[in-house]
Amino acid sequence: MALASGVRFAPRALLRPWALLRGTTLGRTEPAAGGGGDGARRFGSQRVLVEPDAASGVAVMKLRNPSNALSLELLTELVISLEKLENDKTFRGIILTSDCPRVFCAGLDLTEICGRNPAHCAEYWKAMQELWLRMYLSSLVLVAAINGACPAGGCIIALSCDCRVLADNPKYRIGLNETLLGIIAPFWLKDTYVNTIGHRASEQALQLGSLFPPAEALQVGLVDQVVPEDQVQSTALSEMARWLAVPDHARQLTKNMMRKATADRLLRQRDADTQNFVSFVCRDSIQKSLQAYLEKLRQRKG
Ligand SMILES: CCCCCCCC/C=C\C/C=C/C(=O)SCCNC(=O)CCNC(=O)[C@H](O)C(C)(C)COP(=O)(O)OP(=O)(O)OC[C@H]1O[C@@H](n2cnc3c(N)ncnc32)[C@H](O)[C@@H]1OP(=O)(O)O
Repeated sequence: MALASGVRFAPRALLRPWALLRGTTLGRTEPAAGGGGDGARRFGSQRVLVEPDAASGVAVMKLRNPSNALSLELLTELVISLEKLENDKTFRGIILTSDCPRVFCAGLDLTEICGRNPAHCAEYWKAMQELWLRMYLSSLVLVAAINGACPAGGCIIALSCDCRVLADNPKYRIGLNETLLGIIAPFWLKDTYVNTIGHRASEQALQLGSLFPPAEALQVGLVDQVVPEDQVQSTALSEMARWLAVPDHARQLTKNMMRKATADRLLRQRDADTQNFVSFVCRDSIQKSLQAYLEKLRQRKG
């Protein structure tokens, strides 16, 4: 499997991705609902459903994990689906959206870093880096159709796309709220924020752990469009058409020119970033607060 980073990254899950997917449908194709014609074959895995439309060259990728928390399995399946579409010259764009009601993506799956050993935390963080690198540098146009809450790691996923369309629902807030959980966004995430909304706005939002409701997210430039919930998909498709109207080679080289320095910074310090993450999250104090936070989330549900 070709990796965005070259040779250094080899988490067990990605060296043996199919082992994680035993019993799932990844790699199998089936007719899309209401489809059946050319390009209407969908494929997917337990946690990622891909609905490709060969005629338009656009695939819709739907996340379908509980709350779309970014478990190691979900990260792995996302990378595999992305790679599959990248390698198929039929496709020029992906619309990323959620199949879970009210949640686009709940961010890092905290159960992957709470009560786990350092080796697991390292493997998990490398998978997170890998997904970000692949999405941020993807040659395809990525449009996020954000149809639910989008905190922290969910916002990372959205920020790594080229364009963001958010449903106009005050409950669907988006932002990097890490500080409020007592954790710190890594430098590459901070860089992505700065690239999107500028330095001063990022400084404020990161320190305050701001989660922006739709109108404010639009105002600060975190999303490109806010539309009624039932128009998120159609607006994402219109945005996609606008981006695909540009010749691929020119758009791709321009994207690379704009993003490469940010990605290279992580590539140069990937191991150190992993070590920082592991030593930080494995601290007793951080483990205790993660445990308390997870407990609160579970109780809130009941
Ligand atoms: C010096 C250098 C140090 C470097 C350190 C780097 C640290 C890393 C820094 C940044 C990267 C990113 C970090 C993150 O992403 S942290 C995660 C942040 N996410 C959240 O805080 C969201 C938490 N969830 C919610 O607020 C809500 O669940 C919701 C708004 C997303 C959805 O609400 P609702 O539909 O009401 O769902 P429930 O609350 O009922 O949840 C359902 C179910 O899912 C569980 N769950 C939710 N979120 C998570 C999660 N992020 N991880 C694990 N599990 C989650 C929840 O507990 C319920 O579970 P169940 O009871 O078992 O069904």
